[in-house]
Amino acid sequence: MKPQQNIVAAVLLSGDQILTGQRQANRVGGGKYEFPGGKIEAGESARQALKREIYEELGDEVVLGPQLLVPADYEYSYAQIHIEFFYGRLQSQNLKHVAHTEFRWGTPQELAGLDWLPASRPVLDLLMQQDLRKIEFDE
Ligand SMILES: Nc1nc2c([nH]c(=O)n2[C@H]2C[C@H](O)[C@@H](COP(=O)(O)OP(=O)(O)OP(=O)(O)O)O2)c(=O)[nH]1
Repeated sequence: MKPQQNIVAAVLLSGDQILTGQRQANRVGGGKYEFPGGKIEAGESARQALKREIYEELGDEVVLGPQLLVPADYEYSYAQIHIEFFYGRLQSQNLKHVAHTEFRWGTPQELAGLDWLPASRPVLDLLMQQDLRKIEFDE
């Protein structure tokens, strides 16, 4: 049986733009574009894990908003993943290159042509139909 991995990732907003990172070549899915995030560790909630991952990988604090309603299960050759996505806003812009070769800001339409990890593709389809300036944050 393939390992089951629980993943969480952030759609980071700035106006009508979102942030994507290109995965470093030595990681699974190297070279593909993704939303910053990673594996949920034992004892963590999805939101706790996401804040930790963003801090570890980008060096930035994040405020999280609502969860996106998109399909959560995807099977790769190496693992079965369950992935949850949350909107977020960065509190700073360090954007360290710990896990990514580059970052790009753009509208979903501008970024849709990149080579995305397949489990993240439905997120772009959803984002292209949203008015991103109207996403509300409670925190
Ligand atoms: N972060 C992130 N991972 C994604 C996205 N889409 C997608 O299919 N994935 C997959 C790729 C990987 O199989 C998995 C994330 O695992 P990972 O290895 O990057 O997690 P991690 O940051 O905790 O890495 P590590 O320390 O264990 O190396 O989820 C996405 O948009 N963002």
